[in-house]
Amino acid sequence: MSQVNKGNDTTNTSDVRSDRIVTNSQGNPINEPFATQRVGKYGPLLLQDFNLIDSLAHFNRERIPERNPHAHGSGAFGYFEVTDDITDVCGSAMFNEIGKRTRCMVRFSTVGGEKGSADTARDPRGFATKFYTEEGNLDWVYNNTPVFFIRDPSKFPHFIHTQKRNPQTNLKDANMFWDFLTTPENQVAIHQVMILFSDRGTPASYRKMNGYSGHTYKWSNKKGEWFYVQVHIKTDQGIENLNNEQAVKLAGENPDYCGEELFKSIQGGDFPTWTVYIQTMTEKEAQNLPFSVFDLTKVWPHKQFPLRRIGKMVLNENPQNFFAQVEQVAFSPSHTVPYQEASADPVLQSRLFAYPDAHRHRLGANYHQIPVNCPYASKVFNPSIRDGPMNVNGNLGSEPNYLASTNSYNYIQSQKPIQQHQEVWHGPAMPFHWATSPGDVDFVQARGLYRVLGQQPGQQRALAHNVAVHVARARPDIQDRVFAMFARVDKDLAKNIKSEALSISPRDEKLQAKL
Ligand code: HEM
Repeated sequence: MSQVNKGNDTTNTSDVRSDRIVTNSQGNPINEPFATQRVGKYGPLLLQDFNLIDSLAHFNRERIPERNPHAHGSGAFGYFEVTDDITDVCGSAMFNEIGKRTRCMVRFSTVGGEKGSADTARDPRGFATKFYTEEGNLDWVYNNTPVFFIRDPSKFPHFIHTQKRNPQTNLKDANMFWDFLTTPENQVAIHQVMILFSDRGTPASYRKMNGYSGHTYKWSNKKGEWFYVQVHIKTDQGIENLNNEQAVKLAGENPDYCGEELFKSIQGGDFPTWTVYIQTMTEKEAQNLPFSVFDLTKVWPHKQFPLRRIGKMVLNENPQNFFAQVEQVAFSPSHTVPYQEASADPVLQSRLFAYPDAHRHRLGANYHQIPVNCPYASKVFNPSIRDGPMNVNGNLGSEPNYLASTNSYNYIQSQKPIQQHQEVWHGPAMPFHWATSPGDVDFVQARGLYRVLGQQPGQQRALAHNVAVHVARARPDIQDRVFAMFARVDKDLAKNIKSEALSISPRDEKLQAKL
């Protein structure tokens, strides 16, 4: 196909009529769109009425599966600009020159709710960015929290199910929610749960929140040295959160509050920006940490691993069409570029598989041909990735569909330095279930966060209140587990949660004994 895809081009413009004469899907003009072919004026319809069937049948196929999870979200386009030289850490082309800009697309989302759910729900926010680099597309599929609920990927479907609906009642279910999180081995989630139930769990705006890699990644320089890296994308608008009551009210009054605010601010020329930082760690430093560098439930102490500025991100362009550019955008941590790779974090490793698999289900095997997903700045040449449903890019014409010696191909691998030193893994292939019971080390950072909240007036109290109003809807035995779990963070916190939860939902001990 000769047409150059510009990444944000939502339409194959050669297919769209400029004279605005309305046609059916085959380009045949329709003179009267609301006339149907029937027997006589009032008789039954005729199967030969292609225009009617064209319209009704396409309508039935308008929806594609929503994302599971992160179904609800908003997006915008912009650019990343290098502000500081980090070529000593990363050799990726997008970082090779100060001032260099790379076009990007960001999708913000909530996690547990359906596509039509409220923007202000208590939930982590997704912060996913696609960079259209000259070395191919790079996706940073991050959240607005620096840690996550699990460190064992087999838990993910179980955990997400508890954030969704009860299989029988089809209701959101506080019992499922807290039953999972208070199960002893799942209490590794405590740090993330504390963030979620502080007012940070309800950001006031997508523009006023940070993004974090959460995971440890591995970046390398052109000398072949590599580093563990965490990325922080910090809002320049200042953090702003909602309290529980504001969030609940907005969920009723304007469920699309954050999406509207993002769209209107960009439309009005008020472009949100973020400053991007990295933390780096050597393999040796990682060996001396009190926790595993691959443990996604932990943050790296900033004193020991200070933030280093690398660039800024600006969102200055709204999508022209939501479905084409936001609903169909497909991010994956495995969409990466030279010098940026995944670490051995098992959750990250699972994600490398999970996202493209989701895209093939949600969008089809040729999801990379959808304009918003095309690596337009690098372009694709892979003779053996051919055919498949909805192949629309010319399918490489007469190019042989295999790689062999008759034709010549170019490979750049040999030009890249090979990392001489690597992590070395050995051991038998065996099932391993990470730390079934969280130790005290899993509560240390949660306690630290509680102290930080203590420096912000009213925030410790807000945390207790936000948990209490939620847990008040759970069964008493599960409530007791919640109080006990928070007591491991702070006794007063647990006491405050308990007294408020029980005042919202008093226990009738006699009645309970009969049940
Ligand atoms: C084993 C762990 C995980 C699995 C299996 C998993 C799986 C998924 C799946 C299947 C989707 C929907 C993809 C789609 O249909 O396009 C998704 C979306 C998403 N996930 Fe995860 N996820 C995991 C953990 C995480 C973590 C730790 C983060 C953040 C650090 C994260 C951030 C996101 C974001 C931001 C999206 C939305 C992307 C978009 O806007 O399209 N996920 N995840």
